[in-house]
Amino acid sequence: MKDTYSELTVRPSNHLELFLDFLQTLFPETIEITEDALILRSEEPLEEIAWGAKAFAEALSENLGEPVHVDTSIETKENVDWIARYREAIKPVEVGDFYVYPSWEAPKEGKRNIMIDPALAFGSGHHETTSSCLKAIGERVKENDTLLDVGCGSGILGIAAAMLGAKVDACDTDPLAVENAQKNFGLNNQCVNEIWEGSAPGTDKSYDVVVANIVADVLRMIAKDLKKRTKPGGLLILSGILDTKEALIDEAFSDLELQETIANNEWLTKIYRKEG
Ligand SMILES: C[S@@+](CC[C@H](N)C(=O)[O-])C[C@H]1O[C@@H](n2cnc3c(N)ncnc32)[C@H](O)[C@@H]1O
Repeated sequence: MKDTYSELTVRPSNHLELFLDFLQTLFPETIEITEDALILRSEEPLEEIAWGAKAFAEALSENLGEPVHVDTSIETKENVDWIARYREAIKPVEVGDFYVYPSWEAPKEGKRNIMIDPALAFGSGHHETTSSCLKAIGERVKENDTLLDVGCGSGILGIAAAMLGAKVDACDTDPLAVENAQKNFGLNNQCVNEIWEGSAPGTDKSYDVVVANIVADVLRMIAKDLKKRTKPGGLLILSGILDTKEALIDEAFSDLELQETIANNEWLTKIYRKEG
């Protein structure tokens, strides 16, 4: 990519569309059309095209027998590498032992490194709900635990649990998330035991830990399924709860023992234990 590019503005007095047709024969790239002008951008010189537009105005004027003028101007502008800017904006996230980083950054020594590139599936580690769940998983999940990640998104929470030695199942109602999570498990050299498109009723098993970072209204709707999938004595980690919706969750899960509430800005994560 060059440091600069040229921007040619062609402003005809009339017959804008005829100028557009003509310029499209000379310039294969996109031409921006405004109300009274055509704008061409290129890293190559545009002087010849400007000259062509002037010659075209003269020819048009002669053929139509009416005055046709054109103003042209060329400006040199600074090129911006948007991809580089975007990448600079995505910083790694550190939560306890976990270090979540995009593929263009380096992993961190001494950490449990989780490589996740931001994609359509939610879960890059930047959101308060994801980082609170990572904290809860880091503190609570033990080797050989079974864990179900409901609403796995990118798979980040399941991957973290698998790194701690848990046997992980995962599901998401969004097929793109399932695909992305499978890919991310592989990229992080972790195994997902079972993964399916759907929700908690997609299995008959019960787990030592169930984690669901969705939203309060959905958590309430699927409360029965989440409790059913949690083993007696097991943990249910719920997130995606705005503080204004706390009462709704307290009520829907009042039959479990609330062990901890993690507040991160306006987002709450609640850790429950099912009676054993
Ligand atoms: C906020 S994202 C969480 C992603 C990831 N687990 C994280 O913590 O960053 C919520 C995910 O839940 C999924 N989802 C929404 N409703 C669901 C449901 N009833 N059952 C399972 N997944 C659901 C969405 O498709 C989305 O991928």
